[in-house]
Amino acid sequence: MMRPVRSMLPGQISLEVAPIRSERPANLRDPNLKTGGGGISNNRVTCFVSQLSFSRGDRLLVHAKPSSEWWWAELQGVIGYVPAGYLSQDAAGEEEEDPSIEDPWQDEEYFGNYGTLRLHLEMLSDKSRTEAYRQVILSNSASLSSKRVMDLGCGTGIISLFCAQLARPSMVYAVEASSMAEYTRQLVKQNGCDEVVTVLQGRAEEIELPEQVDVLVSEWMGNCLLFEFMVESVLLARDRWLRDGGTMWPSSAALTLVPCQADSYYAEKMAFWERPYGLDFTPLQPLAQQEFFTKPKFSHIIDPCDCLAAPCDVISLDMYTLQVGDLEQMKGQFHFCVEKSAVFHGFTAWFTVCFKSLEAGGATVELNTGPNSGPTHWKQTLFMLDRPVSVCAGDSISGTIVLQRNPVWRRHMTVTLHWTIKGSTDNPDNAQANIFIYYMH
Ligand SMILES: N=C(N)NC/C=C/[C@H]1O[C@@H](n2cnc3c(N)ncnc32)[C@H](O)[C@@H]1O
Repeated sequence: MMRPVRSMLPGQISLEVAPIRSERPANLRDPNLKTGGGGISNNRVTCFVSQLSFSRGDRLLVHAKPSSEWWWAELQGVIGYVPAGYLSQDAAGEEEEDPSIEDPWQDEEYFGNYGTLRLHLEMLSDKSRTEAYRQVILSNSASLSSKRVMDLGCGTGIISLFCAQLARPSMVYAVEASSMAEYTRQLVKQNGCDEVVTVLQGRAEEIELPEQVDVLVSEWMGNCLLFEFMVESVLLARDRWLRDGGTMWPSSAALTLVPCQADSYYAEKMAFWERPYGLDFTPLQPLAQQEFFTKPKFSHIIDPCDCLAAPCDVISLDMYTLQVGDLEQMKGQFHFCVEKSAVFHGFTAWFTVCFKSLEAGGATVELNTGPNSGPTHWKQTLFMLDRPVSVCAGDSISGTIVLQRNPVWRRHMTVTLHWTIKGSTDNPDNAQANIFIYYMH
């Protein structure tokens, strides 16, 4: 259901293109709906959403209003952004906006999921993750005395309980938006921590604390570090509730990338179609490439020997200076020197977060989700090329990665990888610059 609006724009406008696609809204799955430009060429999906061109008097259908300045609208089957200031409400046919698009954070679904035990069991069962936070509290227990702590997105309250059990903070505000908060209160009481830990149910951006805090601790990291964009809530809470000179845990974060081979995944999703049951199903391979290799593979476990070069940190976040606006688009560069001749199937990504000590010179605790550290529930994320390339020791793979936050679906992002291979051999792909856009939804 969409609301028609009329454009008051003087004449035609043509606005620049932004390489973003939102594919979440069910009613926008209509295959006849075109975005502002793009298409599928040589198995690469390039799909742009431009700002919409329209003329005075056009009737636009508004799908979403992610901000007061820019609305997400449709004109004759093409969707894109429109400057809200140029539009006026069309008196005829007042219709309700599509409710599924009114919640660009998808909070009902998001917090609904965290209201059940499944995800909390997964996170609590992740020993590397949970022990890392326990180690942070333990190694800072003396300095935590009399400190005020905010545990943002406390879930079952495990970090808050560690604080109360292993240190003597003056107060821990355990903030949890989902219905799990009711049980968290019971767990706090059950473990005799209700003198120290106060559970507040609500979104961290909306709740009121009685005071500022000395330490803001949160386990906010999603797939590829940023997916879910819970980090935005952490930054807003930092700016509102962390006292000057207060401590952020994690203090910093880094996204790491490595070129890799992925024989078994390639065999499972692509080679499979060569001779299933003695038949030739290769005409399905372009479909397989489109279906399986244009989205990242979460929970991939990369074997260290599948890394073709030394991993490289491509994006680094300082949690004291990072701004919400920085999250819209983050760019990184990479330059890999291929260490062994192999088949280059794709890139694998993971993240590391660091927790600086409260004491000057104290040990920093690190949680590394990479292949050379203890396994975590995040595992790693695999970005497959649309077709593998053979590379030789001495080749170099250089390029850029862009994490582009989805302007409509605020917990989602697009990852664009652009790279070239400069070979020690005359590899036919050497000259080819490649660009891949992956949709994380
Ligand atoms: N590490 C990942 N990916 N998620 C683990 C953390 C997710 C937990 O944090 C809560 N949470 C997320 N955002 C907020 C917010 N803005 N205010 C209050 N609680 C929140 C969720 O309901 C989960 O219980």
